[in-house]
Amino acid sequence: MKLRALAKINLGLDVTGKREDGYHEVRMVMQTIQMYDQLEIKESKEPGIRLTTNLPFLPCNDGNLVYKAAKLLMDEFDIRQGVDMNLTKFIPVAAGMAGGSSDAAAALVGINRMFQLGLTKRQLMERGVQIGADVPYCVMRGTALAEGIGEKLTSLPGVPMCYVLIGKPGINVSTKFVYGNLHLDEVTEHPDIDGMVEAIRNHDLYGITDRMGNVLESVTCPAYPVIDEIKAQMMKNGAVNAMMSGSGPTVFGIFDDPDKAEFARDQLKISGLSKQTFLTTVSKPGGTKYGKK
Ligand SMILES: C[C@@](CO)(OP(=O)(O)O)[C@H](O)COP(=O)(O)OP(=O)(O)OC[C@H]1O[C@@H](n2ccc(N)nc2=O)[C@H](O)[C@@H]1O
Ligand SMILES: Nc1ncnc2c1ncn2[C@@H]1O[C@H](COP(=O)(O)OP(=O)(O)O)[C@@H](O)[C@H]1O
Repeated sequence: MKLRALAKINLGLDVTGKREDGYHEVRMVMQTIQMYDQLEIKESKEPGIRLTTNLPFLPCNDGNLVYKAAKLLMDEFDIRQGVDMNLTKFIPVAAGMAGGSSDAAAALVGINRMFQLGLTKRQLMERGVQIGADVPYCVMRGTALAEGIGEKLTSLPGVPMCYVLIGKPGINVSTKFVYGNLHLDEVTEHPDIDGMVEAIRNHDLYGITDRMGNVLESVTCPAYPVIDEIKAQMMKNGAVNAMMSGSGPTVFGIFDDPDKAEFARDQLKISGLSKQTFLTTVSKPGGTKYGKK
């Protein structure tokens, strides 16, 4: 069984409070893009979970979110057979694109299908939050408003077709570090998430891009000036708007014109500001399937 684990960007990210357990209350507009990791799962008579990946620095034990997700379901349903899993990563790691969370979501979906556990999407999402705050969204996919710690989800209509330029500088940023260094009392500007949701419902691309904002930039951007440099370059080269995704450091630019997007991609590559550069699109509604068995 082969599954596609799609990456996300946050079109809007607001933090509204901090909970007693240290997690933050958020209001985010999530969007899947056509960039994905591939997870292959094979049933085996030999009990246990065996995981291989194309990135030697990633753990292949329960430090990997794929392993954790598979184990969670296999323990709960007392599955005696084993699985051999191979993960091919294309989504940049520790980038603010939910690569690990999406891989975990694909593992939940895959194990549920392979062993015919009969769990609904909602039941998989409930289990996903035990692995990470973004995992329920990665099970749901598409365009969504995420509240709570990210697990309270409202599905939204797909955003109008547009081109997404991704620039990941050669630094890794830990989500825990970014939330840990957020001083909410010092955040003066909060993005208009309700206005963005309204613009999405009205299929108004510029109404969406006008409202892009991410309060986590207040932590990551001062620490890594390259983020603002990539944003500025994308804007100079014709992006409708550009912003950091999630906790960063990846920057995405939204383009309404494919020629401008290609030019901006080439310029970004030449500049050396980003280490990984991709041009992609938002997922089309209905284009977020996990793939065939
Ligand atoms: C910032 C966002 C935006 O979509 O994504 P990324 O940048 O990681 O992709 C998410 O809120 C990240 O979600 P996720 O990466 O699943 O978080 P988790 O693994 O559950 O938590 C990692 C750490 O981030 C902090 N955390 C996470 C979510 C949240 N709502 N409040 C938090 O304070 C906690 O300190 C936690 O220890
Ligand atoms: N399948 C996985 N893919 C990527 N990272 C993983 C995975 N499993 C565990 N990790 C760990 O989780 C950390 C953050 O992963 P990732 O999901 O790529 O970050 P982000 O949510 O910021 O995009 C990495 O530093 C890595 O060590």
